Amino acid sequence: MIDFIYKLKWYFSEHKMKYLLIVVLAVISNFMEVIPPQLIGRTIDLINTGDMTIGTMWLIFLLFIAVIISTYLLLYSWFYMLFGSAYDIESILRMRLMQKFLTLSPSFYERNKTGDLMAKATNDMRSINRAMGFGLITLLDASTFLLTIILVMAFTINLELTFYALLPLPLLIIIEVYLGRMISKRHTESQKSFGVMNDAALEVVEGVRLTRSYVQEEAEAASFKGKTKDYLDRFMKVEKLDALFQPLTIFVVSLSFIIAFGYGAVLVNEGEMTVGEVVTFNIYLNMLIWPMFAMGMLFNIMQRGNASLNRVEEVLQTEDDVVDTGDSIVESSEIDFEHVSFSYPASSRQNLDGVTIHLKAGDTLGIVGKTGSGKTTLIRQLLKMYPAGTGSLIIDGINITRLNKKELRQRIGYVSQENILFSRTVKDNILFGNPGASDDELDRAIEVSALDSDLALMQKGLQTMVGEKGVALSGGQKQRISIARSLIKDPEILIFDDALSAVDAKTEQQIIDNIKRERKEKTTIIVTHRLSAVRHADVIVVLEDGRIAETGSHDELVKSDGWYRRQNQYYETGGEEND
Ligand SMILES: Nc1ncnc2c1ncn2[C@@H]1O[C@H](COP(=O)(O)OP(=O)(O)OP(=O)(O)O)[C@@H](O)[C@H]1O
Repeated sequence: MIDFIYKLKWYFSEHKMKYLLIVVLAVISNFMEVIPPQLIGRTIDLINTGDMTIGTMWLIFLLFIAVIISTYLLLYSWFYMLFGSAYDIESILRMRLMQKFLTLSPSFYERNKTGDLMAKATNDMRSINRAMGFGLITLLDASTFLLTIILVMAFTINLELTFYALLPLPLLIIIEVYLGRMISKRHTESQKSFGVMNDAALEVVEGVRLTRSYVQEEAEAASFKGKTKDYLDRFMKVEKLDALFQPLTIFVVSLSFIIAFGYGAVLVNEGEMTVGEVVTFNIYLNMLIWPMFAMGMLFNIMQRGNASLNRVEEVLQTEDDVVDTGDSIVESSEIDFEHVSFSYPASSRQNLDGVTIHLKAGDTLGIVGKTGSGKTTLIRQLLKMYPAGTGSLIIDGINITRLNKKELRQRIGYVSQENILFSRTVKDNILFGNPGASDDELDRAIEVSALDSDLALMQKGLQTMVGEKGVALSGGQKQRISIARSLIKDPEILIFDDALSAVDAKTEQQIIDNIKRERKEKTTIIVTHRLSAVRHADVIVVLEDGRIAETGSHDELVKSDGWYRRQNQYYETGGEEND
């Protein structure tokens, strides 16, 4: 519990005046709450002794009403402030988490499952909210209320009776602390399992077409059922302990009642207490049930909140493995790969091995090779997606390790193999590459990417809504929207990573001719499986197991005896190229 509060001390210190006011209001409201039982006891004693007058009765009645109304207003004010802060911190943490998600490199997403990350942004945030809202209310209310009642019982009624009646309470505290710890452990496990189930739910929805086409619905449902069952089992383990809290509290407080009634009756007999005092005492005991139960809940809620906060902090404290040291700007687009070697953090072998390529501004580089030969890996080094390997990658004379990755990426237009589109209009998806682009720039990007004929067929043209991840569009259309999105940036360096695979040969040629015309001064890199897409390139490299196996222009490569020539022959004789 202290851990949880300590970790969020930055928030409390930012809002210290507010929390001070909350504490003051909580203490006052708790004092107000112990007044009515005193009034009841006094009334009983006044009636017993025959001293009750109409005037006193009215006075007690009005006092009662005044106390109830002011307690209500006080409770309302500080509850409102505390719950408001809980939502405030939930949204601050969620925003920080989202900002972190946006900065972390691909290796972070390889280590963490999407479902679990979503669980952190949703379920864990709810647990933190509960600890900050309900948890803190309970902490303040229950602790001050408990203390006030015990003090009032001891010093305004009978110290000895209070001592005996409260004897069973330490037992409850020990059990509650123990249960709280067990719950926290089980809660972390159930949250993990929730993450796994979340991930499975995502895959089921994303892969629904594939599942249907392979008639795997039953197998998928069975596998999902397994994950749901696992979550249910772990959740039930938490609930099993959770459900123990209230009965335990009632049981222990009932022991106190028995003591209070028994020993209270003896004290009344001995003339040390009045009947009114015993009644007041028992009302106070009854009022102890809530704070005692709440204290138990408090441990539980705070432990859960703390476990969730740990999970969120784990992401917030993740350091990006791609270090940003420099702030230099790429002005033109000369690129030199000098003996670049690289191995993925999760890989046991070299994924790039001594790659050397020199590109002048305005050059077009074609990268070809078997699948898995390292083409995308080379591009990822250029985009600073992974930590730099050995050798040097120099852009305009500056080593990439000294370049600021945000500025570097601003100068690169990248069309990846996956064409991810947002659930927005076609126009918004294109403008994502350059939100401030003019209508002329938009038209040019559409023309160069050969998207105009498709737009003419769409009922709402540029205003057509793209379904979730662009499901309403064909693969080729999605690719061309992605190409238009990169072209509208008019980047110094344009990279196509197998970005022409879903367009027909005629459209491919049209796009390549357009790009050649429009980007004479700028560098273009085309990764492809189709040799036709790089035939025009100034330099073509053939990769094999991360190494450059061949390099040259198309004319040079078809003359040498290698993979490129064999692929080209295969292609020209009408066979399937590749591998
Ligand atoms: N994130 C990763 N972690 C570990 N190994 C990886 C990772 N990504 C790719 N690899 C491995 O690196 C090698 C090169 O992969 P890369 O994606 O660069 O190949 P590619 O030539 O682009 O293939 P394709 O033509 O199929 O797209 C492969 O052996 C692949 O298994």
